[in-house]
Amino acid sequence: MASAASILDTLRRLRAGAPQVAPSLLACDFGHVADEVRRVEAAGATVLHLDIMDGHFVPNLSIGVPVVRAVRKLTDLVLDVHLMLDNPAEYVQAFREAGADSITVHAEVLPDARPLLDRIRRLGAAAGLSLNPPTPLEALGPAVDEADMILVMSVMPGFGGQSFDPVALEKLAALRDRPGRGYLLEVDGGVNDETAGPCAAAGADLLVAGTAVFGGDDYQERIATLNAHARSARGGA
Ligand SMILES: O=C(CO)[C@H](O)[C@H](O)COP(=O)(O)O
Repeated sequence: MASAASILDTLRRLRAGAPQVAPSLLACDFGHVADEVRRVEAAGATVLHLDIMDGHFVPNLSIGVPVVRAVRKLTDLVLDVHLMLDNPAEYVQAFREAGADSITVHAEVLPDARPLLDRIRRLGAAAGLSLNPPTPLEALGPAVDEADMILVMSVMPGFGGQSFDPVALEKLAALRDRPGRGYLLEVDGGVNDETAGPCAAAGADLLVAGTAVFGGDDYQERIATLNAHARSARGGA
Protein backbone atom coordinates (compact mmCIF):
# COMPACT_ATOMS: atom_id res chain seq x y z
CA MET A 1 0.00 0.00 0.00
CA ALA A 2 1.35 3.45 -0.93
CA SER A 3 2.44 5.78 1.87
CA ALA A 4 0.72 9.08 2.62
CA ALA A 5 3.80 10.96 1.38
CA SER A 6 3.86 9.17 -1.97
CA ILE A 7 0.09 9.63 -2.45
CA LEU A 8 0.33 13.36 -1.74
CA ASP A 9 3.34 13.55 -4.05
CA THR A 10 1.29 11.88 -6.80
CA LEU A 11 -1.53 14.41 -6.28
CA ARG A 12 0.96 17.29 -6.40
CA ARG A 13 2.36 15.95 -9.67
CA LEU A 14 -1.16 15.59 -11.06
CA ARG A 15 -1.92 19.18 -10.14
CA ALA A 16 1.31 20.46 -11.64
CA GLY A 17 0.91 18.44 -14.82
CA ALA A 18 -1.71 18.22 -17.53
CA PRO A 19 -5.33 17.43 -16.62
CA GLN A 20 -6.20 13.78 -17.00
CA VAL A 21 -9.03 11.29 -16.99
CA ALA A 22 -9.70 8.90 -14.11
CA PRO A 23 -11.84 5.99 -15.36
CA SER A 24 -14.80 5.26 -13.08
CA LEU A 25 -15.11 1.55 -12.43
CA LEU A 26 -18.89 1.94 -11.99
CA ALA A 27 -19.27 1.71 -15.76
CA CYS A 28 -17.08 -1.37 -16.26
CA ASP A 29 -18.20 -4.88 -17.08
CA PHE A 30 -18.46 -6.33 -13.56
CA GLY A 31 -18.35 -9.82 -14.98
CA HIS A 32 -14.72 -9.15 -15.87
CA VAL A 33 -13.52 -6.63 -13.30
CA ALA A 34 -9.92 -7.86 -13.25
CA ASP A 35 -9.63 -7.57 -17.04
CA GLU A 36 -11.26 -4.15 -17.01
CA VAL A 37 -8.82 -2.82 -14.40
CA ARG A 38 -5.83 -4.19 -16.33
CA ARG A 39 -7.17 -2.78 -19.59
CA VAL A 40 -7.51 0.79 -18.30
CA GLU A 41 -4.08 0.57 -16.67
CA ALA A 42 -2.57 -0.62 -19.95
CA ALA A 43 -4.50 2.12 -21.75
CA GLY A 44 -2.63 4.84 -19.86
CA ALA A 45 -4.77 5.68 -16.82
CA THR A 46 -2.95 6.75 -13.64
CA VAL A 47 -5.93 6.99 -11.33
CA LEU A 48 -8.91 4.63 -10.97
CA HIS A 49 -12.10 6.04 -9.43
CA LEU A 50 -14.25 3.74 -7.28
CA ASP A 51 -17.80 4.73 -6.30
CA ILE A 52 -19.13 3.43 -2.99
CA MET A 53 -22.91 3.84 -2.50
CA ASP A 54 -25.04 3.02 0.53
CA GLY A 55 -28.62 3.20 -0.77
CA HIS A 56 -29.28 6.11 1.63
CA PHE A 57 -27.09 9.04 0.68
CA VAL A 58 -27.74 8.00 -2.91
CA PRO A 59 -30.61 5.85 -4.21
CA ASN A 60 -28.36 3.03 -5.36
CA LEU A 61 -25.94 0.40 -4.09
CA SER A 62 -22.57 -0.40 -5.59
CA ILE A 63 -19.36 -2.03 -4.41
CA GLY A 64 -17.79 -2.16 -0.95
CA VAL A 65 -14.58 -2.91 0.93
CA PRO A 66 -13.97 -6.45 -0.47
CA VAL A 67 -14.01 -5.20 -4.06
CA VAL A 68 -11.61 -2.35 -3.27
CA ARG A 69 -9.31 -4.89 -1.58
CA ALA A 70 -9.48 -7.16 -4.62
CA VAL A 71 -8.78 -4.29 -7.03
CA ARG A 72 -5.82 -3.22 -4.87
CA LYS A 73 -4.23 -6.63 -5.44
CA LEU A 74 -4.57 -6.22 -9.20
CA THR A 75 -3.03 -2.82 -9.80
CA ASP A 76 -0.68 -0.05 -8.78
CA LEU A 77 -3.08 2.61 -10.09
CA VAL A 78 -3.95 5.34 -7.58
CA LEU A 79 -7.26 4.14 -6.09
CA ASP A 80 -9.52 7.17 -5.68
CA VAL A 81 -12.41 6.07 -3.46
CA HIS A 82 -15.56 8.22 -3.41
CA LEU A 83 -17.77 7.51 -0.40
CA MET A 84 -21.42 8.33 -1.14
CA LEU A 85 -22.46 7.37 2.35
CA ASP A 86 -24.59 8.88 5.11
CA ASN A 87 -21.98 7.92 7.68
CA PRO A 88 -18.53 7.92 6.05
CA ALA A 89 -16.68 8.13 9.39
CA GLU A 90 -17.68 4.53 10.11
CA TYR A 91 -15.92 3.24 7.01
CA VAL A 92 -12.84 5.32 6.23
CA GLN A 93 -10.47 3.04 8.14
CA ALA A 94 -11.78 -0.09 6.42
CA PHE A 95 -11.39 1.47 2.98
CA ARG A 96 -7.88 2.68 3.76
CA GLU A 97 -6.91 -0.78 5.00
CA ALA A 98 -8.37 -2.22 1.80
CA GLY A 99 -5.97 -0.06 -0.21
CA ALA A 100 -7.66 3.26 -0.94
CA ASP A 101 -5.10 5.97 -1.75
CA SER A 102 -7.53 8.85 -1.59
CA ILE A 103 -10.84 8.89 0.24
CA THR A 104 -13.49 11.49 -0.56
CA VAL A 105 -16.45 12.27 1.68
CA HIS A 106 -19.47 14.53 1.15
CA ALA A 107 -19.98 17.99 2.63
CA GLU A 108 -23.77 17.37 2.71
CA VAL A 109 -23.41 14.92 5.63
CA LEU A 110 -20.59 16.75 7.46
CA PRO A 111 -21.40 20.15 8.96
CA ASP A 112 -17.67 20.43 9.76
CA ALA A 113 -15.62 18.01 7.66
CA ARG A 114 -12.26 19.00 9.19
CA PRO A 115 -12.01 16.24 11.82
CA LEU A 116 -12.80 13.51 9.30
CA LEU A 117 -10.41 14.91 6.67
CA ASP A 118 -7.74 14.99 9.35
CA ARG A 119 -8.48 11.39 10.29
CA ILE A 120 -8.30 10.24 6.65
CA ARG A 121 -4.89 11.88 6.34
CA ARG A 122 -3.68 10.32 9.59
CA LEU A 123 -4.71 6.95 8.15
CA GLY A 124 -2.25 7.68 5.35
CA ALA A 125 -4.63 8.55 2.51
CA ALA A 126 -5.27 11.80 0.71
CA ALA A 127 -8.46 13.46 1.95
CA GLY A 128 -11.13 14.62 -0.50
CA LEU A 129 -14.28 16.63 0.02
CA SER A 130 -17.18 16.56 -2.43
CA LEU A 131 -20.38 18.45 -3.09
CA ASN A 132 -23.45 17.69 -5.18
CA PRO A 133 -24.76 19.99 -7.93
CA PRO A 134 -27.39 21.76 -5.75
CA THR A 135 -24.99 22.24 -2.82
CA PRO A 136 -23.41 25.70 -2.68
CA LEU A 137 -19.67 26.12 -2.26
CA GLU A 138 -20.30 27.70 1.16
CA ALA A 139 -21.25 24.22 2.43
CA LEU A 140 -17.55 23.29 2.24
CA GLY A 141 -16.94 25.73 5.10
CA PRO A 142 -13.44 26.07 6.54
CA ALA A 143 -12.75 22.44 5.55
CA VAL A 144 -12.06 23.69 2.01
CA ASP A 145 -8.57 24.64 3.17
CA GLU A 146 -7.94 21.24 4.78
CA ALA A 147 -8.81 19.10 1.77
CA ASP A 148 -6.19 17.56 -0.52
CA MET A 149 -8.83 17.32 -3.22
CA ILE A 150 -12.24 18.87 -3.91
CA LEU A 151 -14.59 16.70 -5.99
CA VAL A 152 -17.23 18.77 -7.78
CA MET A 153 -20.15 16.55 -8.80
CA SER A 154 -21.58 17.40 -12.19
CA VAL A 155 -24.50 14.97 -11.83
CA MET A 156 -26.58 13.93 -8.83
CA PRO A 157 -24.56 10.94 -7.62
CA GLY A 158 -25.94 7.44 -7.76
CA PHE A 159 -25.86 6.46 -11.40
CA GLY A 160 -23.55 6.61 -14.38
CA GLY A 161 -24.63 7.79 -17.80
CA GLN A 162 -26.32 11.04 -16.75
CA SER A 163 -26.04 14.44 -18.45
CA PHE A 164 -23.44 16.92 -17.30
CA ASP A 165 -24.77 19.82 -15.17
CA PRO A 166 -22.94 23.04 -16.16
CA VAL A 167 -23.29 24.39 -12.61
CA ALA A 168 -20.10 22.38 -11.99
CA LEU A 169 -18.14 24.73 -14.29
CA GLU A 170 -18.93 27.78 -12.17
CA LYS A 171 -17.93 25.93 -9.02
CA LEU A 172 -14.68 24.65 -10.55
CA ALA A 173 -13.71 28.14 -11.71
CA ALA A 174 -14.47 29.66 -8.30
CA LEU A 175 -12.47 26.94 -6.53
CA ARG A 176 -9.61 27.26 -9.03
CA ASP A 177 -9.39 31.00 -8.37
CA ARG A 178 -9.27 30.86 -4.58
CA PRO A 179 -5.97 32.45 -3.60
CA GLY A 180 -3.44 30.06 -2.10
CA ARG A 181 -5.51 26.95 -2.70
CA GLY A 182 -3.77 23.69 -1.88
CA TYR A 183 -6.25 21.17 -3.25
CA LEU A 184 -6.45 19.26 -6.49
CA LEU A 185 -9.72 19.80 -8.39
CA GLU A 186 -11.74 16.81 -9.59
CA VAL A 187 -15.02 16.67 -11.50
CA ASP A 188 -17.35 13.66 -11.82
CA GLY A 189 -20.42 12.92 -13.90
CA GLY A 190 -21.26 13.27 -17.57
CA VAL A 191 -17.64 13.87 -18.57
CA ASN A 192 -17.31 13.07 -22.27
CA ASP A 193 -15.73 14.36 -25.50
CA GLU A 194 -17.85 17.55 -25.33
CA THR A 195 -17.56 18.35 -21.63
CA ALA A 196 -13.95 17.33 -20.87
CA GLY A 197 -12.53 20.51 -22.44
CA PRO A 198 -14.81 22.95 -20.57
CA CYS A 199 -14.10 21.11 -17.29
CA ALA A 200 -10.35 21.38 -17.77
CA ALA A 201 -10.63 25.02 -18.83
CA ALA A 202 -12.58 25.71 -15.63
CA GLY A 203 -9.78 24.18 -13.56
CA ALA A 204 -10.40 20.43 -13.25
CA ASP A 205 -7.14 18.49 -12.80
CA LEU A 206 -8.78 15.08 -12.66
CA LEU A 207 -11.80 14.21 -14.80
CA VAL A 208 -13.75 11.15 -13.71
CA ALA A 209 -15.31 9.39 -16.69
CA GLY A 210 -17.28 6.15 -16.62
CA THR A 211 -19.42 5.78 -19.72
CA ALA A 212 -17.04 7.79 -21.90
CA VAL A 213 -14.24 5.28 -21.18
CA PHE A 214 -15.89 1.89 -20.55
CA GLY A 215 -18.60 2.55 -23.13
CA GLY A 216 -15.98 2.45 -25.89
CA ASP A 217 -14.27 -0.57 -27.40
CA ASP A 218 -10.78 0.89 -27.40
CA TYR A 219 -9.95 2.22 -23.92
CA GLN A 220 -6.59 3.58 -25.08
CA GLU A 221 -8.30 5.70 -27.74
CA ARG A 222 -11.00 6.81 -25.27
CA ILE A 223 -8.52 7.93 -22.58
CA ALA A 224 -6.19 9.57 -25.12
CA THR A 225 -9.07 11.45 -26.75
CA LEU A 226 -10.51 12.69 -23.45
CA ASN A 227 -7.04 13.70 -22.25
CA ALA A 228 -6.41 15.51 -25.54
CA HIS A 229 -9.65 17.49 -25.19
CA ALA A 230 -8.78 18.40 -21.62
CA ARG A 231 -5.19 19.35 -22.45
CA SER A 232 -5.99 21.44 -25.50
CA ALA A 233 -8.62 23.35 -23.48
CA ARG A 234 -5.82 24.22 -21.04
CA GLY A 235 -3.67 25.44 -23.90
CA GLY A 236 -1.47 22.32 -23.97
CA ALA A 237 -0.74 19.93 -26.80
O1 LIG B 1 -20.13 9.09 -9.17
C1 LIG B 1 -20.65 8.58 -10.10
C2 LIG B 1 -22.09 8.26 -10.06
O2 LIG B 1 -22.56 8.59 -8.80
C3 LIG B 1 -19.86 8.19 -11.33
O3 LIG B 1 -18.47 8.25 -11.04
C4 LIG B 1 -20.16 9.05 -12.47
O4 LIG B 1 -21.51 9.10 -12.68
C5 LIG B 1 -19.40 8.64 -13.70
O5 LIG B 1 -20.22 8.08 -14.64
P1 LIG B 1 -20.45 8.74 -16.07
O6 LIG B 1 -19.10 9.16 -16.58
O7 LIG B 1 -21.07 7.63 -16.83
O8 LIG B 1 -21.35 9.94 -15.86
